[in-house]
Amino acid sequence: MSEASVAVHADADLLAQAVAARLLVRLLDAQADRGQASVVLTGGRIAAAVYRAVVALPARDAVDWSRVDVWWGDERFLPAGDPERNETQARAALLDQLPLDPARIHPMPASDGPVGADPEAAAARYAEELAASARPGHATLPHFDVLLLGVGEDGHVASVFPEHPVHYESRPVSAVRGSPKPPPVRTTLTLPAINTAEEVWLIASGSDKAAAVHMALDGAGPVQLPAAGVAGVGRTLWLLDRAAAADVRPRFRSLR
Ligand SMILES: O=C1O[C@H](COP(=O)(O)O)[C@@H](O)[C@H](O)[C@H]1O
Repeated sequence: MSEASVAVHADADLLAQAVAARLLVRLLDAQADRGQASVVLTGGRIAAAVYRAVVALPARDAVDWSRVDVWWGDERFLPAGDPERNETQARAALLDQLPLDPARIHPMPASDGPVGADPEAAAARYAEELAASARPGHATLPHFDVLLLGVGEDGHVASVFPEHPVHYESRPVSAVRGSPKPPPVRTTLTLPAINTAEEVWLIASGSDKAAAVHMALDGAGPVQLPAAGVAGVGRTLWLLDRAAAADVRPRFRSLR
């Protein structure tokens, strides 16, 4: 597990631009090292801005998108194409604009998909899909080069919410019922699965995230504040704008 590091940008727009540039470099480096790359996407407002910024960067064409695997960290359990699904958002802002291999795009099941409206069955199906791409010697999960996470005002990441029973789920993918943020039914990678990623980037923008960011970096417990329980194998990077970083202690700050 890696120590957290923090990068702060002036505002949400610059944050999105910077994360987009970092993401392209991360994918290029992974392809140089391994011949392929994998990214785990997140949902939410700053994620959508990052995706639009990736598409707008000319350097996007340096990535061989046909050799990128795309996974999701969580999903709102709704019908395919529902505008509230993280998949729908990512396809519109990012995936539909890039020459990806459709077989390497791995959305979490929709509520009208082949397993039907049963979120536990959907979670199990996604776990099977992950296991089918697992590395030799890693029975359940593929290699994730970079895993993106938004951070909720309450400190949730993916669909792991404070004090939710999902914290006690030992499988890599869990159904979530009774989410405090709509919609109430979701599927999510669990924290142990998230923490297998080589790099985890927590992205937060706006003053309404400042308290959660501060507490996560200042030693809160992961059950109370899930973002505090996140650590990539090689790197844990918090990518913030000034408003979200307002309460971060000086030892973490590298203000631009
Ligand atoms: O519901 C969710 O919220 C978080 C954060 O969203 P934001 O709009 O406050 O940035 C997101 O990261 C997560 O994937 C999503 O399902």
